[in-house]
Amino acid sequence: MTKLAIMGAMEEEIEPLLAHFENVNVVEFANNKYYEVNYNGLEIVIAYSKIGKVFASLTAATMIEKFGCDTLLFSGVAGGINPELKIGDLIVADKLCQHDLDITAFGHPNGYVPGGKVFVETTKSLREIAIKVANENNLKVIEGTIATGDQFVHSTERKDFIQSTFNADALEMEGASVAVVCDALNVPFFILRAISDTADMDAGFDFDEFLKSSAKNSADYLIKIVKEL
Ligand SMILES: Nc1ncnc2c(CN3C[C@H](CSc4cnccn4)[C@@H](O)C3)c[nH]c12
Repeated sequence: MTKLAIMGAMEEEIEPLLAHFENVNVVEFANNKYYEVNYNGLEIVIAYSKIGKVFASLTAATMIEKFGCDTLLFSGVAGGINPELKIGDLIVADKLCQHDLDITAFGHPNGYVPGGKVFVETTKSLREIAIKVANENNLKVIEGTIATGDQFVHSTERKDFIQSTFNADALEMEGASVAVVCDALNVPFFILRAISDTADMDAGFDFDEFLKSSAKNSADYLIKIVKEL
């Protein structure tokens, strides 16, 4: 029986998800809150990690190891790199990397450490369900590479480095760490983001303006996917 983890990083990213559920049980653990719901016979645990790769790793590992989730879906917002991605648009990650992981001084490529890999691929079967749902609902969705790092990117210089180094389509601060955790624990996972800004000098203003609406875009699409699981 599937037990589903649904994760975001910010409260604003899971608020539109929690709105779909009733009879929520709250479990406090490791300085965080985990919301347990039952949905169409599916056990679901929902949480936001707080911002950044470390908090996201802790929450993903907790949802799997402590709550026994066997599938993990992430919903949230991202900065757009690919010019095809407009604010509000949806991107499904096919692979993720860490743009700020750097031991190039020792001859290694950006995003690589010994024992790791630059790109972690998401679970194909979950992506296929997502694309089917997008087609059935006439939703425009791009599949692409998402780069993760512990910084809010708001400069074309940093955005251009990430694009040229990893050929990334979008960027954020949690996805790749969730990917490393799920890949290591052999748990199918899916990372979905809606664009809130374009990671350039206007990113801070756009983010504030579009966080709520873009988080809802992602959440509404994710709920449609959950109904197909
Ligand atoms: N340009 C960008 N660069 C890096 N990440 C992003 C994201 C995705 N999320 C949003 C949030 C920004 S930091 C934060 C801190 N305080 C308040 C709000 N957000 C963090 O969880 C990563 C959207 N646009 C991004």
